[in-house]
Amino acid sequence: MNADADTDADADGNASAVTGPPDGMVDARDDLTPMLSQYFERCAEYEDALLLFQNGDFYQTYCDAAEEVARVCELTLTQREDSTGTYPMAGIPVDNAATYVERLLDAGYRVAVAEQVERPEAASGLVDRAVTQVITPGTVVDDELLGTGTTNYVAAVTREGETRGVAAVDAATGECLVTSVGDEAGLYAELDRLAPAELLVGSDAAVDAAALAAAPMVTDHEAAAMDADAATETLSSYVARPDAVVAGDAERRACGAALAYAEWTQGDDGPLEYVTRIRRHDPRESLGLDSAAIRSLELFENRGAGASETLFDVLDDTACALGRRKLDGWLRRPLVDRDAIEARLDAVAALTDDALAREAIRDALRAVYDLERLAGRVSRGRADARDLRSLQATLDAVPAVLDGLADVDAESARLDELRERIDPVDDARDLIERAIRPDPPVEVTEGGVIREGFDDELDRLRETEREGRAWVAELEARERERTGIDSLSVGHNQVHGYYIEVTDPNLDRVPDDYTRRQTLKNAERFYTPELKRREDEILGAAERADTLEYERFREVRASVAAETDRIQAVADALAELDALAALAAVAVDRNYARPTFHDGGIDVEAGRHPVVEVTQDRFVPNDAELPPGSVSLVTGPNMSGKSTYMRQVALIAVLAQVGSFVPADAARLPVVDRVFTRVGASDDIAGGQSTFMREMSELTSILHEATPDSLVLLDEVGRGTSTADGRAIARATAEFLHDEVGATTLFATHYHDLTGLAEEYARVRNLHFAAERAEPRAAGSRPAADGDDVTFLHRVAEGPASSSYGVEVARMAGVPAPVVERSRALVDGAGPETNGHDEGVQVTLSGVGPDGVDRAADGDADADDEVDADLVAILREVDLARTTPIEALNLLADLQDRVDE
Ligand SMILES: Nc1ncnc2c1ncn2[C@@H]1O[C@H](COP(=O)(O)OP(=O)(O)OP(=O)(O)O)[C@@H](O)[C@H]1O
Repeated sequence: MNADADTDADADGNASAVTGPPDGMVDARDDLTPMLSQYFERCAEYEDALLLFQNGDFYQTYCDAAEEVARVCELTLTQREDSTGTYPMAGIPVDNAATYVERLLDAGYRVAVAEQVERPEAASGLVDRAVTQVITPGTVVDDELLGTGTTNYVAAVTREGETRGVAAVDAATGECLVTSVGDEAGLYAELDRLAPAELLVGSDAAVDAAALAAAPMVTDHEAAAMDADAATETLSSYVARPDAVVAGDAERRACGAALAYAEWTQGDDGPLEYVTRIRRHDPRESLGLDSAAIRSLELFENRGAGASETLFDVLDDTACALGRRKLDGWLRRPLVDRDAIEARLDAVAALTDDALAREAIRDALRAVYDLERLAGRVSRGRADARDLRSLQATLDAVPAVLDGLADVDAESARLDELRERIDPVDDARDLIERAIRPDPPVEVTEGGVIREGFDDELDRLRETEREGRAWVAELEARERERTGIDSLSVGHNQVHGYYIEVTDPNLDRVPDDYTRRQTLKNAERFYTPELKRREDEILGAAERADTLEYERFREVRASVAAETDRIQAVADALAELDALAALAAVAVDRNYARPTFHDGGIDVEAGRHPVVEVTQDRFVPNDAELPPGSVSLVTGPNMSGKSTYMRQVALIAVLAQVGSFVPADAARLPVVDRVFTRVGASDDIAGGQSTFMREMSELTSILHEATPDSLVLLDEVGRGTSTADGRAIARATAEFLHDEVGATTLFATHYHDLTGLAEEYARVRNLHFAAERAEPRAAGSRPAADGDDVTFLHRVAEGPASSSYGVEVARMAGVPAPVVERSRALVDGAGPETNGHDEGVQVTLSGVGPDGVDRAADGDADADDEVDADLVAILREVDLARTTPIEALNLLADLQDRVDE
């Protein structure tokens, strides 16, 4: 494997200093102490990873790696001396390793963990250490390093001709997905949906920088690792006939590579038993959401301030991590099959109607742990006793879930099917219950794990141990009586074991059977043959019991692991039920309505934006009636609600195809094949020319790929270039969408003349948002800079916005009347390149100012002229196309200040 983590390399591109065999030890390599020599060897075996080398309670690193670890983890750098020299050393505490590992991953490293694989007592000489796990961003399995209810994929991309194979593995749960796409755009969309934490790219995959940016870590894979034969071999250990699962070489190679990489990170013990199913899916079987749409609709990430304000956040009322992960997957891949959508909607409806059953189910689900990850750990042999108990607690919750399901009255084939699939896996559950103590320790090798009554031999050993200890506990009293020494005491320490302690003044009364063990300052310690015998018995029994317990524990874990398939199936069913119940709960809480599907256009009654309505005090619902293939031009001032409206239509479509109810009084919808967006250039002004380029390439993909079944949102297309060009591009785009593409389109624009298209094209319509002035301002008050006294109704209406709405808003915001009037005159007649002086229409700022003072009466005409010239100059400088509402209002306030002065 050939790592190319960007951050691996330091400033001079030297990646090997921190990973791989330490430079600082190379010269001394033959003379190193055995332990450092072992460190050196393990580093050499895992060249791409930063090696953590267990030494008792610490994972040690040396040389450059130590310096890097100390820096990244903010740990103290110490030194290790050896006959060959002094080496920098930094140690990470084993007990608390996760937080440090997380920092190293964030810094772009893979981390190889070399653990002691023998007990120091058992080792003859140096303890052997082996790499048990390589932790990479895409293959993390440790709960502490993973978010709750998330998926964490490593994805592999290959290419055969135009076909790109994409495979993804979640190493924690064993989920494995594979697909292929026909072009670069399809690849981006797929990677956007997967949002992999790590991407493996074959040398032939020809993936460009944009796709690479989709993953935090990119790993260049050697060609051999992505070879078709190697892949077939890897796949053969998972499925009997790989060809039945994957289609074509691109998929085969991607899938093989992703699995092989996941195996490598899990210590290379061969196939991952908990990858029980490779799921092939066809991107065309789900609603296409490209990266621009996922981002601009803010499905998972909010681009603005409130990071939590996303659609997922609104929907995520799941009771357990399983449901959360399922819902996340559903939102990334809404359905396009009407029957499948209706099946989900039926289930959600049934759960919506029956509050009691729904809440009973949700209550039961709250006790459910992350069964998918637990099953993964059990199967990898990494589960501890507490994990088994969590698994049992989860299975314990199953009967209550089933009871709740049985109570649901309404008909739903999907719920019936879930009832069938949810299996309490009684045998595994009972086994854990019988075998594992209720509150076991984290360590599984030191006893206290297996319940009494589970194993006769173990019980006998524990009994011997107990009896021995009881005998010792009573020894003190017995010996005091026998010897008559009241201060005699019995104790125990690690070095000498049990002893009887007698202070010096009483030594003459010590019986003959006492043998001296240790001399202290004022006392002597003894043992008796019986104490020695008992001690050996206790220790022997305890040690054998611990070993036996560990053996039994492993057997129990292995028996549970044998049920991985069944446990995963229950996990999947519980996940689905939780996601459905969450959708039902949200539908009830937020007053959503069940959408219906038909072959016509989009018809929403009183729709709301699911996220904005939550964050807004009062949200104004709006209808949307969009006939198939219609192009609706949406006009209105800035901040009037155009973007919110367009997004809300798209979100309603997406929600409906997820199988969710929708924020509206009613919605009749077509099944949409793709949602395209070109939204939000105005927020991206800083990008300048490159923003325009991006805008145009997004537009290109829309115009090429949209179909009559697509929903297209365009916001301010053409804004990033000159007015004339922008207007031309906007117009041509609208015409093309209408004539050639036939997709249902919402097109927000500030180019007012575009509204004239409605007269020329049958399916072009105009919608607008109006603004109104709030209460009349008290005479003398200044306009609020944030536009408080301009009220937006946020209500959509038929027809184009008034052509001079910008001037209207300016008036409402308190722009001096002469400027407003001059603006109006310009809109009505003169071209934009003229100004007041050329036209002979004098912009006089004389007259009654906003503060009601009649300035003309001052007779200070010269000063007024000067101000006029200044203001005109300032106004001419302003590029309205690139001015945000707040900037405009600030400018106005500034202008007004000048006038006042
Ligand atoms: N229907 C509504 N009900 C209540 N508030 C709304 C509604 N629609 C939008 N808003 C509020 O108005 C603000 C501006 O809306 P939006 O961004 O959609 O305007 P816009 O016309 O697209 O503006 P711009 O042209 O600057 O992009 C939103 O942030 C939201 O808070």
